[in-house]
Amino acid sequence: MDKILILDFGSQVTQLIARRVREAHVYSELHSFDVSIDFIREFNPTGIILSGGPNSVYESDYQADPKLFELGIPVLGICYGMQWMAESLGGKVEAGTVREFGFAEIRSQENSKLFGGLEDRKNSAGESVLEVWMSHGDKVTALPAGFSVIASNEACPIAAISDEARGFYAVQFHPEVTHTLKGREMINRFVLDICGAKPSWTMPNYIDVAVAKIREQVGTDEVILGLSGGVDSSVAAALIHRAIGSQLTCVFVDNGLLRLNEGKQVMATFAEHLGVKVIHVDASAQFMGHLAGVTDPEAKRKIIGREFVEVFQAESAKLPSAKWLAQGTIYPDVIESAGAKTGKAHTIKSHHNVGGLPETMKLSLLEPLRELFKDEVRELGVALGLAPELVYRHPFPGPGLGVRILGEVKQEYADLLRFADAIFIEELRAAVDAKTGKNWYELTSQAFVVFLPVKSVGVMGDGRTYDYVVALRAVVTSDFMTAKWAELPYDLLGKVSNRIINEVKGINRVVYDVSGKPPATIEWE
Ligand SMILES: Nc1ncnc2c1ncn2[C@@H]1O[C@H](COP(=O)(O)OP(=O)(O)OP(=O)(O)O)[C@@H](O)[C@H]1O
Ligand SMILES: O=c1[nH]c(=O)c2[nH+]cn([C@@H]3O[C@H](COP(=O)(O)O)[C@@H](O)[C@H]3O)c2[nH]1
Ligand SMILES: NC(=O)CC[C@H](N)C(=O)O
Ligand SMILES: [Mg+2]
Repeated sequence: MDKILILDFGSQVTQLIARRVREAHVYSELHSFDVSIDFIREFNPTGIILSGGPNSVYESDYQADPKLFELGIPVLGICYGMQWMAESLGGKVEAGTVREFGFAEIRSQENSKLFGGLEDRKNSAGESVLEVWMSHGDKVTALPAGFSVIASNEACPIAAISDEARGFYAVQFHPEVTHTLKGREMINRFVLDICGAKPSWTMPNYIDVAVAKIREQVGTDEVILGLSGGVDSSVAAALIHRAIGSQLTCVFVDNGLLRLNEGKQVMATFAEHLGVKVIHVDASAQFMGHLAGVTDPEAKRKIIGREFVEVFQAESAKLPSAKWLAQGTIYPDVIESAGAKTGKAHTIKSHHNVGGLPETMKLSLLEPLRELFKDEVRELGVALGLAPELVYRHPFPGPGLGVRILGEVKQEYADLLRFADAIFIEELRAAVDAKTGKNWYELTSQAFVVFLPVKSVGVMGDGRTYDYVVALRAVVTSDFMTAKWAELPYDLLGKVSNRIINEVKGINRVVYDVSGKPPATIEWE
């Protein structure tokens, strides 16, 4: 399989490069800029893309191995990647006097393999103009030997360069973001035309590759899989089951932080559809016990991650040759937990299944979805024959209500929250948008209720109340890395609020969260 290696210099949008390449049906992986040249040779990429990054090449130790330019493989540099390429090959980079952040227009060369035939409009001089998104302060001021300029504008006369003979291209702007209107096509050009990669990364092909890899990894061992009934672990279960059949045992853990009736539903779905072995473990007392008195979100996440592994280890001890713990970990879990792999981003929160795993764990990890984005996981689920209702469920985090009850988790809070949340979801499903014909559960990517352990005053039936507050949260997103709050209709919000206050005794106030990600995150903890 042809594949593209992306070297990450720490840009906030590096993972978008990986997505765009995969959208061209070519497999790509992201690795830290400082991987060794031997690693690169062994990876055997069809092409290399160098990401952007926050540093300045002339004063930074963020330097990849320049031997990668001697491998005879096409290279595309983006922003910092361009600057590093230019400087490493003998050009010059300096701090610019004009910084460009946001939209910009560049004039591009028609005869370049990267841009030829792509234009958003012509200017009065009849030149091709492309709308792009810039985010830089430094710029290339002298070209390395063999290169020529293929795009420019006033602020940045050297906005894109190439040495077509060697297959080296570099752009100061960001083709991976949608604001660069023809960015997707530029990435397609690089990957398919310039690198000549075959577009063979499709889900049916991927299933064969993944199945073979799982069989090779696992051999005759047994595998325990943490099954939550959510999208990711269900798809992982179906994939691993296809690979190793009865060597797989799934463990569904009731951690006391599940939604209303979730346990019953998950067991019913799996018994019906998948034909895999599932063990139901009620560990609610164990989780709730360890969470008592703990208020810090990261501490709560670590405890939950640890207790999950306790349960998985206890269950694996009952099987004669269980050596693997499989999880439905996906790419955003890894990135948000501070890119265990690239290690160059900040920790926002430790996802229980990545940053929350204890060091003492004895089982080896089997995570066949670790490199996939959510929408790819869904596509894989469909290709594996899972029911659409399951594949298109909203995600529900492993720590569950534990990160939706702010501060200390108490039984009373969890019970109130379960009821309020069930009402919200029921009303989202019942409300159909006239314009699209879809219900609001389908129109949102994730929706839930958050419990706030504060009391406010109300009046109900002429009496004073002094009860808890909950917040409704609903977002629209495709990758869960960024999200917009959903513009739910007022009458729907009104109905949900009425029902929660009337039906859940103990809650007398409902608010709606109107924060995007960033700057907020989707979950409140
Ligand atoms: N209640 C649970 N019992 C067993 N394993 C769990 C449970 N909750 C989470 N896990 C494990 O943790 C992993 C990460 O959870 P996460 O919520 O991200 O994925 P998911 O539940 O499979 O899918 P979704 O994102 O749709 O909720 C799961 O894939 C699963 O392996
Ligand atoms: O399995 C999980 N374990 C976790 O610890 C965890 N934390 C957040 N999430 C889910 O990840 C997505 C992004 O969440 P945030 O915007 O809150 O970081 C959202 O879909 C969250 O629900 C988790 N999933
Ligand atoms: N986004 C980037 O890659 C920026 C590169 C470099 N830090 C600059 O300001 O020019
Ligand atoms: Mg989940």
